[in-house]
Amino acid sequence: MLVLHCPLAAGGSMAPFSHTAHPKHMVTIFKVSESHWLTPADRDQLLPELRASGWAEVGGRDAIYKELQFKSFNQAFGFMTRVALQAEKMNHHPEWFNVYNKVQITLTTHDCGGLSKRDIKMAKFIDKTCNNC
Ligand SMILES: C[C@H](O)[C@H](O)[C@H]1CNC2=NC(N)=NC(=O)C2=N1
Repeated sequence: MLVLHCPLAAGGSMAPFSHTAHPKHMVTIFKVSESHWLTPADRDQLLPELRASGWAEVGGRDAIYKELQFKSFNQAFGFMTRVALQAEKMNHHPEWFNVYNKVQITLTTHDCGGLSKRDIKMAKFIDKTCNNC
């Protein structure tokens, strides 16, 4: 499997070595973790769906951005609470700003200095949670 190293982060995560009956035939499998920088091929595959649901790339940053509007502050804050719990679960946190019923969200992976699969996963969770608002 291709090993990709984020420009700013240390190497990839290495799965435990496994070997066949003949120890000399060691097989090393490197797992590309979700916090690794998205390759151009990943982006071609994954970003169109998010663009279609209102996400946009941020100028000057390797990040994606979306503005959400809710019926009330109460609904906006309830949405933020659900996303906050998911962020803690994923250990992946949005950059966001809330004014009354509006929430502005930017997603990027700080450990990697750009977009990773965690951002894609979080964006999909956000779209599902706000019913594609
Ligand atoms: C130490 C802690 O695990 C890291 O700082 C986590 C926390 N939340 C994070 N959130 C985001 N968006 N990017 C990160 O790289 C990140 N890293």
